[in-house]
Amino acid sequence: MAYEKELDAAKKAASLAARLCQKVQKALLQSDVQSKSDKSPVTVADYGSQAVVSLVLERELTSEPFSLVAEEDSADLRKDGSEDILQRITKLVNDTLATEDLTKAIDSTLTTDDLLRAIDCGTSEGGPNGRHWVLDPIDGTKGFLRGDQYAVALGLLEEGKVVLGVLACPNLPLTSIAGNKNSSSSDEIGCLFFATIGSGTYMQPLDSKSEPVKVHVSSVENPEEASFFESFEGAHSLHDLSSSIASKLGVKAPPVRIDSQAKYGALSRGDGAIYLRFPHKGYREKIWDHVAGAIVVTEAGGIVTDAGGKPLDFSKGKYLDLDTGIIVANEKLMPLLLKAVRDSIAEQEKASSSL
Ligand SMILES: Nc1ncnc2c1ncn2[C@@H]1O[C@H](COP(=O)(O)O)[C@@H](OP(=O)(O)O)[C@H]1O
Ligand SMILES: [Mg+2]
Ligand SMILES: [Mg+2]
Ligand SMILES: [Mg+2]
Repeated sequence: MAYEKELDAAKKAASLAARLCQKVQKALLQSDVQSKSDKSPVTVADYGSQAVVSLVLERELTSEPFSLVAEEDSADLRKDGSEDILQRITKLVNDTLATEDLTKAIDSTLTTDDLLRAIDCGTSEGGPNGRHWVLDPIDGTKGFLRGDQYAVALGLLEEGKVVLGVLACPNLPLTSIAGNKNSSSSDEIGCLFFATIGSGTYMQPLDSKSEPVKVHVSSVENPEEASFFESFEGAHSLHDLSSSIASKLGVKAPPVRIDSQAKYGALSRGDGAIYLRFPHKGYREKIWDHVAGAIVVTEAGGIVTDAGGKPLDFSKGKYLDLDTGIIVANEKLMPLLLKAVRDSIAEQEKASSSL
């Protein structure tokens, strides 16, 4: 299979990083109210996750030059007064790597300097040439802090095209979340989605060696029976606009609002049929928020485009150059969805120009 070595490395990296995040989130949720308002847990987990992914990829793919486009960099950690947090992250990363016995291969225990170097492996700019790994060490930081959904999202670009994606979603139930947002606490959680180009999308439990199962997007053709996902955060996506699109389509179910690229994972196995994302004016989407999710959905049979129906172009560096928003659906629903999107945006523009 093409990309076998890269996929193994990416799955290992994302799973291990997710384990680090789970540990931090658990401690955060058990802590008192005062420390819950403190943003440092997410900072620690963000940097720690990025360092783990970078170190694992470097170790597993020694034969290749290594380029990583990632969300975080070490600038803040190098400032005076960051010594404590840097120590905390370094310990957390060492503890996480030790559980996999990777420390031996990564030259014994990491120092704080090693950690800073590992984080800064992720400062590549991407672009149309060569290979670039793309990482969001914690996607859905708001969800992470709330104790809700988040994902470790890792993808690989080759000549500007996504060829591989892995999504580790530690809090996503293994069974469908369709119409079941408040799944019971007995539900097993933790999903690992992965896809390589031309080979389909698979899901397996995050913390076990069970066989992966192939997943497919929803086959719903009638929009009245479709349900749709959107950001939990109204600041990340215009809920009014998606509600207008959904009502034009005749969608009956209320929106399913969850954080992070867990939405793409859930869509790839048919938990919902549509994803609508319309950032407020002026926001520029970053590639690490969509690379892994996009291939997970397309290899499962879905279509991911901008609001004008154009495929997402990941070859332009860190940012996506978009026509207003990102939409996802299966092949049958997409033409109807595109029309509803066009009509709703036109109505909205007309209404705002008449103000
Ligand atoms: N104003 C805004 N509009 C759209 N997206 C935003 C935004 N501010 C932040 N984001 C992005 O939305 C991502 C989360 O998406 P979602 O709403 O689907 O959970 C964030 O990822 P991080 O949490 O990795 O920073 C961030 O990159
Ligand atoms: Mg993100
Ligand atoms: Mg992030
Ligand atoms: Mg962020």
